[in-house]
Amino acid sequence: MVKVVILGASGGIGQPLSLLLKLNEKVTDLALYDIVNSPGVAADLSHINTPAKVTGYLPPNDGLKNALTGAHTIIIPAGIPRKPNMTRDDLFKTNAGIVRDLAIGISQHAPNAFILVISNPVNSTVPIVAEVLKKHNVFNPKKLFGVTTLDVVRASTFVGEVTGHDSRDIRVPVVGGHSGITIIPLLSKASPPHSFSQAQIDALTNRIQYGGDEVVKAKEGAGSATLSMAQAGARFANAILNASVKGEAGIIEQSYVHLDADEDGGKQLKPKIDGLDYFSSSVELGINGVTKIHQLEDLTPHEESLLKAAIPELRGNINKGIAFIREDPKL
Ligand SMILES: NC(=O)C1=CN([C@@H]2O[C@H](COP(=O)(O)OP(=O)(O)OC[C@H]3O[C@@H](n4cnc5c(N)ncnc54)[C@H](O)[C@@H]3O)[C@@H](O)[C@H]2O)C=CC1
Ligand SMILES: O=C([O-])CC(=O)C(=O)O
Repeated sequence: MVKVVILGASGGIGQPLSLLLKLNEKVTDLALYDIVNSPGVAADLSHINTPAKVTGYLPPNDGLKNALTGAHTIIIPAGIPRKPNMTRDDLFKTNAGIVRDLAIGISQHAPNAFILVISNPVNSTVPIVAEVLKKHNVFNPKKLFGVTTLDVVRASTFVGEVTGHDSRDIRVPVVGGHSGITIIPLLSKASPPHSFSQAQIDALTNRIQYGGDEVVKAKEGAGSATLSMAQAGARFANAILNASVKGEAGIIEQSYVHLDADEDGGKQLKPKIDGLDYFSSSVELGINGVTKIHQLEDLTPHEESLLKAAIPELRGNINKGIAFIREDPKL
């Protein structure tokens, strides 16, 4: 049984993400949980003739417990999205509590599952989940991921527009975090390689860092990226399933993880990032989650300066998430 659970399944991301997971033939069971509408979304998707058995859950009658029990992979897009002129950090007030409560449920009912966090601010919500799991003595850093795949997807698209290459074949590592200046595209490591002018590097870096704002602005108050995020989330979930269910070797994606996920506890990477515990890096995936976090090697002076600018903001975001749980008297 490969049960995938989506928490926040009725939302702008949740619905198309659920559809894409229903189309993934590695999934045998798809459990959709939300505070509204999830039985309806589940009934609708259940008519699609693919193998996954779809069920919908609301909070009453142990809905969260029943959704989570037996989970192989849990994806969390629950929480409010940005409106124009908001930062992702502005979402903390509302989303931190939502993510905390879902993480408590996971600690109790699915402590061994892969956990993929989409809810913003990702730089803080991933530490929130980790701290809750630690309080319940079930934290496994190899299985907790902040989903930053949309930054990678955008980088491929925007670089393709500049170079004229087919964007499906373009890979650009994007590291750091998932907000503004914490998003660090490593254009010098683009594949296929391309020699960009400094003006192109500046423009591409800015567009990748603020791609989310482009969508928020265009939606004029109706939310942020949902369809592209669903595709990115489904791609990352598929990578996790290919590594863990099919046992495919050599799968590498970028994701925001705790450095303890690495074979050497991030000993080599940590000094480069001034001791941060969380960072989005290229991670190798195996049957049990992260097997290796790649180093940051041969950065250009421009990339070094992006990294330097990102570190203080990332540290603040991480500490805010950690403090939210450590100072919670109920936990
Ligand atoms: N990591 C990334 O790259 C991206 C992250 N996001 C983030 O994803 C989140 C969701 O965005 P949208 O789907 O557009 O928002 P939305 O408002 O359309 O959907 C959110 C869903 O969460 C549900 N929800 C609220 N509280 C819940 C709870 N306690 N338990 C279960 N479900 C709950 C709501 O009922 C709603 O259906 C936002 O925080 C947004 O900022 C959005 C785009 C990209
Ligand atoms: O911009 C937002 O608020 C949503 C998001 O994280 C993105 O699209 O990258």
